[in-house]
This record gives sequence, structure tokens and C-alpha cells, in this order.
Amino acid sequence: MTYNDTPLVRLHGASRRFNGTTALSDIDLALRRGESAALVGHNGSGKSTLLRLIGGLLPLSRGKREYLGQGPIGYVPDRFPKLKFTSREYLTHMGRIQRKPEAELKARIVQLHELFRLSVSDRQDMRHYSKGMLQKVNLMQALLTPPAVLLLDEPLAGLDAATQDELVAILRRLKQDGVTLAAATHEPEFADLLADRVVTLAQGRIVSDQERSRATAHDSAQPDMLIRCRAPEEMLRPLGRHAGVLEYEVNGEAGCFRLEERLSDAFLASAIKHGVSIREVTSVITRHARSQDNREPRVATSPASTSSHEAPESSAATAARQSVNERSRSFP
Ligand SMILES: Nc1ncnc2c1ncn2[C@@H]1O[C@H](COP(=O)(O)OP(=O)(O)OP(=O)(O)O)[C@@H](O)[C@H]1O
Repeated sequence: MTYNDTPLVRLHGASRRFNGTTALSDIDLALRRGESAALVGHNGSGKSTLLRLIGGLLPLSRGKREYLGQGPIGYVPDRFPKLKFTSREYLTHMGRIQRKPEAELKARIVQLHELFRLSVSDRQDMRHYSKGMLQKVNLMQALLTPPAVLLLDEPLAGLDAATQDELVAILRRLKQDGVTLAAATHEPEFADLLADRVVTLAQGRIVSDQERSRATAHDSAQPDMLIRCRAPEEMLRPLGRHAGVLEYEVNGEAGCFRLEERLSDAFLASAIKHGVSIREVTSVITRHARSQDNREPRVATSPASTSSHEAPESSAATAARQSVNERSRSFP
């Protein structure tokens, strides 16, 4: 799902002061349904405060906030304490505060642990969690009730590349499901991989608000990887949501994925782990195709009844193949 022009949250002339210090001045901002915005700027420029004003978590000193949506707004703070609870105990407690019915809450907690690939251990409490595990629980609490808007304060900060990729893949999936995302971030990964729009703050004011296209966000001369593989269709399709996938095509048991080179190792590791057979990995320059990228990975599918066993190449994959073919690795 891509965003449309309907505003979901609007701030008009919003200002916020703390004990005589102005944190934000005269902010006009509308977040649209389904879009993903990165809030960037130096330390103290007002990103976290803006996030909390958008969420209605902090009253405005001046101006007006409108929320035109229906569902809840999830908030992922930048700090998450190492509590003396297991993740299950903590999430149960949070769900009860939200008055979620017990059976529904229990099922949701299991589902979230699966989604985040975090084992439900009743022996280990969160004091012993790594930063990545804690950040997963932080995100899980915001998703207990599926939100319409998810506000994230530094969601990827301090995490290793593999955990960042994992969280980016989950956030991408939420975005595909139509959740509006806004993140205060210093990490380029969020803007690179998820943002439709980058809002830059300086000294409490918006100094730039730019729609992003991949053509401007990536070096257009960087190679993409084209990966051909085989596996049952139900194993191939979820790979289309992996971080870095720009376009993919599944035809029966044959899959063809075009993705950013820097995330291709993580993709291959994940594919192999799930029993997918890798047939060919090719590095391609996709100058032309990249400039036409959409904000979501493009999906080309053929009817399941097709008799062909080889996935036909999509237009962008063909363009990629026809352009400079730098090096090629083939797997048996
Ligand atoms: N609760 C508070 N009490 C007093 N001042 C505050 C409070 N929250 C924020 N501020 C001030 O508001 C300004 C903006 O802070 P904010 O945390 O929004 O910036 P930021 O861009 O998110 O910074 P960082 O990148 O360091 O997280 C800063 O001058 C900060 O000191």
C-alpha cells in the first residue's frame, strides 16, 4: 500500500515551550495516511518533541493539533528500561492497562514474539536482554493493539546491522499494511529504506520537507543484486518483504528478486536458512530501472496455473540484465 493525500494528523502553528525554553516554533505539518516520514536534525533540534506533539502525548503551548484517524497511535520511546519482568509479563501488564481481553492479549503476545523472532522465555527477565532484544519488546508494546500511526524515537540507534535489517523488514511490512510511520532518527537506514519523506528540523523549526525518491536517496551507480531461486511459492513470497528488496517476481516455484547490494548477504542468509535453493546471483547496474523505482518493492506475479517453471523477468529485471553485467556468481 502506498500513501494517499488524505491527512491523518495535522499540526497548525504548533509551538512547545519547556520552562521558558522554546523547543518547537510555529510548526505546520500534515502526515498522510500510509506515508512514512523521517524526522532528522541535530541533537536538540526538536525531533522527539515533534514526535510527541504529533502523537498527542504532550500538550501544545500554542497552535492546534488534529487527529483525523480512527485507530490508536503507537509510540516507541527512545529509551526502554531493563525491567525485572519477562517480555511476556511486561506485555501482559501493558495489555491489561489497555483493557485488552485476556485471550486476545495472550494470542497477540505469542504472535508478536513470532513476528520479532523473540523466544518467549519465562526464565530470563529483561534485565538480561541485549539492546536489540529490548528494542524488539519496545516495538512490541506499541503494536499490542495494531496502530493506525506508529511513532518511533530513534528506532535503529545502537543496533547491529542484522538487527537493524530485521526491524526495517518488520516496519516495511507494517507500512505495506497501511500503517503511517514517523521516526525521529539519526540513522540513515530509516530514511534510505523506509521514508517517503524527510522532514529536517533546526532550532525548533522545519527547515526542509522533502519527498524522497530512490533516485535521490541512493547513488544511482551502485549495483543491485539479481537473485534467482527456487522453493515452494509460500516460502518465496515472504522474502519479497525482506529489507532491501526493490522488486520481485514469483512464478510457481521460481523466484527472481532484485535488491540493494548491501542487503543481499542478509537476504541470502535468510533465504538459505528457510530452505530456499539459490540458483543464480548476479550483480547489475540498474541506473535506468532505479530511477523509476516506487516506494514499495514492485511485485510481478503470474497466474499459479501457468505451465512455465521459469520465472519470466519483469521489465526492470530485464533492464537490469541488459545493462552493465559486472560479475556473476552461480550456485549449483
Ligand atoms: N521535558 C523537557 N524539559 C525541558 N526541556 C526539554 C524537555 N524536552 C525537550 N526539551 C528541550 O527541547 C529542545 C528539543 O529537544 P528534543 O529532545 O525534542 O530534541 P531532539 O532533536 O529529539 O534531540 P536528540 O537528537 O538529542 O534526541 C531541547 O533544547 C531540549 O533540551
